Amino acid sequence: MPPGPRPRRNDSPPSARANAVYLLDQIMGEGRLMPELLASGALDRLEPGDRARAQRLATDTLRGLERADRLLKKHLRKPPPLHVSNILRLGTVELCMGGDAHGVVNDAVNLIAGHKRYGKLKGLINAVLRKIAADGPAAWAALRVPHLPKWLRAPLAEAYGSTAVAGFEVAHYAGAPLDLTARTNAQSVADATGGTMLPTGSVRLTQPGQVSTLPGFDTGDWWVQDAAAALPAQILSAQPNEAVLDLCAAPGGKTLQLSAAGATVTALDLSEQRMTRVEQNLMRTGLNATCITGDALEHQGGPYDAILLDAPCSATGTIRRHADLPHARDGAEIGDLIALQEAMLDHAITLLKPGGRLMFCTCSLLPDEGECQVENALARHPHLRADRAALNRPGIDPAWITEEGGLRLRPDYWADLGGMDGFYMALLRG
Ligand SMILES: C[S@@+](CC[C@H](N)C(=O)[O-])C[C@H]1O[C@@H](n2cnc3c(N)ncnc32)[C@H](O)[C@@H]1O
Repeated sequence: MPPGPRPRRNDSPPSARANAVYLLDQIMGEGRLMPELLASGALDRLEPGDRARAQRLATDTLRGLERADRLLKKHLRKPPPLHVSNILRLGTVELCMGGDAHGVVNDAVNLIAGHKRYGKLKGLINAVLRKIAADGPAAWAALRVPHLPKWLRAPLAEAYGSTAVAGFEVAHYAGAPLDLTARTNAQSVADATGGTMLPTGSVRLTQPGQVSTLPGFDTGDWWVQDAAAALPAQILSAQPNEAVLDLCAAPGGKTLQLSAAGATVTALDLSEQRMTRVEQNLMRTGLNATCITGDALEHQGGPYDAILLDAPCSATGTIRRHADLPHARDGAEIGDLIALQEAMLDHAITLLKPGGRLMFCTCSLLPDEGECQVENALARHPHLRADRAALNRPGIDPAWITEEGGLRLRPDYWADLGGMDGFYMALLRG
């Protein structure tokens, strides 16, 4: 039986709400990330519609968590156990976002009623959510936009200032539209899907619905990729028949771009499971790459004309789409990630042809995983230089170019267009 909440005593299958609470418990209690939970089959017992609903309910709750906790605090003498808190939080968010009070309160009570340990708290859940139903929705919008947790807010405020961080938080709360990268012609993808063209050439959909039913999915005309994430491969500008290594490739968005440009691509990733997704994506789009499952630090191929190193990182630039991340993590792993990025950069340099190009990028907002890495790499390898001219591309604001010659993208940029992921990238020439 796949993981997930146990069916209730009357054997009715677990509902979308029960599964949303299970996701919240795992994220906040066990530090697990939503993609990892989904990949391990956490929602597999649900029908596709309920699966999407459970995920949406958990995401809405995580985005609105601080607001929900503020409202709940008024009605609770002491913080309840996490599972009970999460039922209350989910109910509060649903009520404050226009949910039907009767259905939301009843279902929350049913969720706890069969629970061995906390079943006796059903009266509390009923009473608190009734009060929230009465005064929560009016109070909700007046509450501040939820702040990032301290482990992340403090270093970001130091790097960018608190006004900028407030802009990031607005973008995180708003969530992200769906961006597509076209295999060949972006305008025809925009026309077919009803999307709009972004200044950097990605196609943006604000009401996408189910991705696999969009025109051009089956024929592999495009793939999902945030506009910011599409820029490293654009800037690397792979040429037909060039030997290009994608060193941390999965799930493969950048591999597809490199292959679509006509390069001879080697795609490598440590994770076998994630590498399967690269292969599936290549198959769907009819593109090609030699796929290797292995450790980037041990790869000895090449030498390559160009290397794209999209290094593992804190992923703090993707919170618009991954509301679970700030709640599942506490920053403890960042020191190890910084050391790994540095080792990968140094190893990648040894695989380049003389005069070759290395694109280093991370989907992180932390300068330690971006600007500082490149500044230090330039100091360690005096023959390298950062290619600023390569950043002079349509849609890129020169103000986004950093002192050491990289490009800093932030979630508060393009606010009127729907934002972008936080990303850092620099093109280094050997
Ligand atoms: C940011 S993701 C890459 C995203 C990918 N470039 C894309 O555009 O779809 C980082 C990847 O690094 C991989 N990774 C982590 N450690 C690695 C290692 N030592 N060697 C190779 N890949 C590694 C992870 O499995 C993960 O897929």
